[in-house]
Amino acid sequence: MHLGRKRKGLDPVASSRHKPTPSRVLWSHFSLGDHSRRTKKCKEGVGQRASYHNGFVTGIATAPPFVNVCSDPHGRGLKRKIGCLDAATRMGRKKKIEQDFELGETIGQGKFGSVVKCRNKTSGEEFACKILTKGEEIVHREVEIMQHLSGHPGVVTLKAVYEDDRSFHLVMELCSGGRLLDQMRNDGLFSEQKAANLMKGLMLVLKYCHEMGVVHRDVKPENILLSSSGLMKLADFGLAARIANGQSLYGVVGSPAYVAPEVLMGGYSEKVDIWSAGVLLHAILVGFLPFGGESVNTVFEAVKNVSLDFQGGVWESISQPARDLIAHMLTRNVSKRYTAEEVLRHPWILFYTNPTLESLTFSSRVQTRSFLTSRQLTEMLEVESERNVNASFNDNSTLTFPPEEEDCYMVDVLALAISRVRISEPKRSRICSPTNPVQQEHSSNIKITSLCTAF
Ligand SMILES: Nc1ncnc2c1ncn2[C@@H]1O[C@H](COP(=O)(O)OP(=O)(O)OP(=O)(O)O)[C@@H](O)[C@H]1O
Repeated sequence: MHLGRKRKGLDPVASSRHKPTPSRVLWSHFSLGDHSRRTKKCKEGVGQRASYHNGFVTGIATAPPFVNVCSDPHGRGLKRKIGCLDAATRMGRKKKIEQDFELGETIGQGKFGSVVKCRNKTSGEEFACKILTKGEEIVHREVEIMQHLSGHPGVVTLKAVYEDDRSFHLVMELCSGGRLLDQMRNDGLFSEQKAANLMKGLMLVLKYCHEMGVVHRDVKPENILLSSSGLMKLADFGLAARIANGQSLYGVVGSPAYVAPEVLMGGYSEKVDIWSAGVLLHAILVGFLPFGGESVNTVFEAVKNVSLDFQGGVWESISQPARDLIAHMLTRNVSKRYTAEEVLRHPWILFYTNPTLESLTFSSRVQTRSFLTSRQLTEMLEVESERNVNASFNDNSTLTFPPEEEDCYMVDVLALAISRVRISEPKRSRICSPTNPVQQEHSSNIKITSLCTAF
């Protein structure tokens, strides 16, 4: 077993094959993750800084050495077990995957290998199997981190790892609902209700990752998969890194359109995941990415400098609290940027994911984007203040409204409503170019303009 073995000869920084020719630069722009995965094997260490010149990434993806993090008993993630594959995973390693699983159709294509369906020969249960060809990828960190995070319903569970002469096989829970990106294409713009629910799921899993000392570093719709019942699962921990309290990561890692500005400028923390999630929230609500450009330079310049304007245009139909949340997720002031916990406590999230209020939004007659009418909100506020919504979120009773009230003051009224409905503490605590048979598209591969229409 050589999960920890580093592959040779694929360092784009060192290799002349990877000089920043224009096309390479553009490709790099859309595939930072690929670059990072290839380079992360080279040098690791908290103190190593990446450099970025003229749009070409010359950085090294770095992470704190495992031993440093583990030796801190007071650090986050006391139940760390990275490096300690569990019994189920170990068992598989000795055998060939074919002994236990029947490999089936290709269901996905990454840059380093394909993902196929597989079926357990004994139980008949279906899984996804990521096949990583040796010599093109290192898998030790991905396996360790998936193993470390295993058990959370929002993380794709790693079931077993096999190795043969040519490849690694990572057997994972099958997410048969596909990618969030595909859902975005099929369904178009998300209602605020749907976006808030997605964001809540994402924040719950990111909160868990961050508490476990893991930064995903590549949050984007391609890496959010859906279970057969529609539950979101965070996948692809190939770029994830470990971090301890107070430590910084260095290295230009991620996908350009989603990358946080501090990644491009120096040390960064788990807050980069919140930025990426903010980009995603922006995209699903208004249909385009906030930071775009025709080249790596322009995208990165936009990420670093463009001021977002949430007034007018497409934002007219988006509630003020939604805009407020996006602004707090996409602030370049990292200390002011919300944590996952703070996003979860944001009124917009609580409003739309509160079972009591949720029924209210869906009981309305024409609610294509789940807006509330002013009358509904007024009544809601009265009713809610009577029943003291803060005391309990277990009340599933519904409020219904006559169908004629469909006035259009919902944006401001929603803001007012949310500011008046106090958010409860109880709620809180309950809380490149693949040659593949499967057509895969990536959100950052799509021009911003076409992303608009694709939605
Ligand atoms: N557990 C799973 N269940 C179903 N489909 C999956 C699963 N894991 C991955 N896939 C599919 O395979 C694709 C590639 O997987 P993944 O992103 O893990 O590969 P990768 O090589 O790490 O990709 P990247 O190109 O982003 O680096 C996903 O976009 C998805 O369509």
